[in-house]
Formats: sequence, structure tokens, C-alpha cells
Amino acid sequence: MPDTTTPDPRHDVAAAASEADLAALRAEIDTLDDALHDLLMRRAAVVARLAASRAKGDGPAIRPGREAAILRRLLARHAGPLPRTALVRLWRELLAATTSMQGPLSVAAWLPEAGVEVLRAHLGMAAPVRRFGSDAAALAACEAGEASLVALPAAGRWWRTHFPSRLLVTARLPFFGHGAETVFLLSTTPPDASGDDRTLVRVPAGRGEAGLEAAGLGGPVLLHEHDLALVEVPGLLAAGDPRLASLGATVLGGYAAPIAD
Ligand SMILES: O=C(O)C(=O)C[C@]1(C(=O)O)C=C[C@@H](O)C=C1
Repeated sequence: MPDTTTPDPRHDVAAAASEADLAALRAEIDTLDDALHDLLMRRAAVVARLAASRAKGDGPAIRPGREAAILRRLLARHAGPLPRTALVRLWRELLAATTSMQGPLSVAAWLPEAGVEVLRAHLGMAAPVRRFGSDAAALAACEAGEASLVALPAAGRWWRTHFPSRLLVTARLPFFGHGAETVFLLSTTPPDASGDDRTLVRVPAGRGEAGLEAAGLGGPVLLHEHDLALVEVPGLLAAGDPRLASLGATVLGGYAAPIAD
């Protein structure tokens, strides 16, 4: 029978080597964490300079188009084992933080539970989200200055009854990957171009949709209710776009085209 009580010195050497490897790898991770942390602090300081320059003007600091362009650029250069979802999650939390550094970021939401999850994934855990019992109540809270953004689903009466409005749709969520719910973010800051955008347009059902097609502006119909259709048109169109004038179309806002994961 082999003597199992006597330690094999070769095991000690192997254990010591793997302990040393582990310590070396962890030291490398610590060095990288310091470098990442230094860069995060430097990045936040640049955002603070940008905010202090007042170049952005009034209204909420959030610029969903710029955020989308940042994420698209990073995803395009992404390589290696870190999942793309993790990259997006990290930057979403960062962008939510740098937005709230510049001014209050609060949301008036009329959303089902799944929509709140989609909203949280986008705005991070810190942004205060107040839920309302109707789309009209959430919109009124923002109009009254009680919230900087409104979050609404692709349902309800808001898209038929609330426009033209000071509040415009500026983001469609989820921006990356798939969510159980589509969420629209509305803001008093007009939509900013991301390089690949869509415009949300309300048109008379039938005639309006055909008119959009004929003008080369056909896109997916998101909702159809009574005599109105909600259509996602390619590009970022201004409310006064001459191609829309004769169609009885109302621009509800625009946003970065979401990317599949
Ligand atoms: O570019 C801006 O306007 C910023 O405020 C900076 C920044 C960022 O951290 O990169 C922060 C918030 C905006 O929503 C978009 C981008």
C-alpha cells in the first residue's frame, strides 16, 4: 500500500509555483485596475470641464445620440473574451453617472415591470425613477419640472394625444440587444444625431403610410390605432421636413437605431 501520510515534496513545489502564478496574475490585475481607475477619474474630469463650459446650453445633460455613437465605436473595436454585453453594461453605468454629474437626472415612468428593467439597464441603478399610473400623468410630471425625462412604452394614448409637444422622443430602448419591452425616452432636449438614426412619425393610417413609402421614407409601423399609425422612418428628420408637409405627419422625435447584439 502506498504511504499516503508522507507529503510528496513535488506537490509543495507545484503548489508554491501556482500560488506564485496566482499572486503575479492578481498583481497584474491590480495594476490594470489602477490604470482603469485613473482613466475613469480623468474622463470624469473632462466631462466636468465640458459641463462647466456651458457649451451644451440648457435642458437635461443627457445626449442619447452621442452616447449611442460612443457605444457603437467601442463595440466596433471590441475583441477578446469580455462579453459585448458586459462592455455595454459598464459604459451604460458610466454614461448615466457622467450625465447626473452635470445636473439632476430623474425619470417619470409609465411602464410595465419589464419596461422598468429595460430603463434601469440603460440609466444605471442610481437614477431616481418615479412610476405613474398613466402616460398622461408621467408626461405632466415632466412638464411641471418634476422629472428630467419621461419613459413610456410603445403602447398607450401618448403618441396619439400628446403631440406636437415640448417633449420629444430622444431614445428607443433597449439600444443594445433584446429586451422584453420597447421603451421610449422623452426629453426637452431635441434629439441629437448619432450617425445612424430613426425618426418617429405619426401619420394618418393608410394614406400617410403610403405617402411615406412614396417619399422614400417607408419604415416599420410600430403601432396602428384607429385612424393613426406610428412609423419609424429612416434618418433624423426635422419637424418641418418638406417631404412630410403634405402627409399630415407629426414628428414625435428621433433616436439612434438600436443595434442587435
Ligand atoms: O458629450 C457630452 O455632451 C457629455 O456630456 C459627455 C457624456 C460622456 O460621458 O461621454 C455624458 C453624458 C451625455 O449623455 C453624453 C456624453
